[in-house]
Amino acid sequence: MNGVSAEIICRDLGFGYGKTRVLEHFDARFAPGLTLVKGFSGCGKSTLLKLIAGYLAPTSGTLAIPGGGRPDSAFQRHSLGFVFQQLNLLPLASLRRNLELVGTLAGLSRTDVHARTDKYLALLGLDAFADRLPSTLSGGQQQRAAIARALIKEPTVLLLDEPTSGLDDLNCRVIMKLLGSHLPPACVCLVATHDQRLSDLPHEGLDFNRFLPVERHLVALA
Ligand SMILES: Nc1ncnc2c1ncn2[C@@H]1O[C@H](COP(=O)(O)OP(=O)(O)OP(=O)(O)O)[C@@H](O)[C@H]1O
Repeated sequence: MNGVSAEIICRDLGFGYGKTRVLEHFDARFAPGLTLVKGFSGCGKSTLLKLIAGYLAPTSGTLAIPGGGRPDSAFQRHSLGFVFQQLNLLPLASLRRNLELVGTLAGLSRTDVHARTDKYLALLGLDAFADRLPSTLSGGQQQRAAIARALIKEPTVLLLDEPTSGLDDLNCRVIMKLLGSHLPPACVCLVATHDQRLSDLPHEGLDFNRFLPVERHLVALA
């Protein structure tokens, strides 16, 4: 068989911030579809997403993205959608411009940029806010905007860090509908979350506590 894997494959992965070891001998495969990455605060969920994105480099082991390569800058530009907890919307650009810039940097044609901008703003209920600056939007609207922006590339890997934290049920349901029914084809989507509401979606689960109980002392404090 000569097939190219559509999965993210982590083999014997190790990573630490100085003396804080976050991953040791971590093995996992993430297939197309939705995986919820759950675990205690501080157990390493965000770190795992950043390793998969290629924003951090493992200290040992290997990590392959769909297609078999390493997460390099071409992957980040063309095939990765990442929504950080801080969202990172460009403050001086309208919502529409935020999406268009990412689409243009990803090398999409002007026609695709415009069509997808309209499509994902509509899917996330943001058409009416397209010409507003991020700072004029509510927290939920900004969270939905960051997800729309990540989707404009129709990425093969979509990484969302706590996308529904602090959101009311209505905002949460809009994001759940997107994750449940509108992921791009063959997209591997990992969502780091504490939000039990997302468990209603069909998903694979990764219980990260098994791998790194770094903050287990919090249980004793609680
Ligand atoms: N830049 C950094 N420098 C040093 N240590 C860090 C850094 N970022 C994270 N850590 C530590 O690495 C561990 C894992 O952090 P990480 O943010 O990945 O956890 P998390 O599971 O995403 O937490 P949360 O659910 O609270 O967002 C924690 O102990 C954290 O203190």
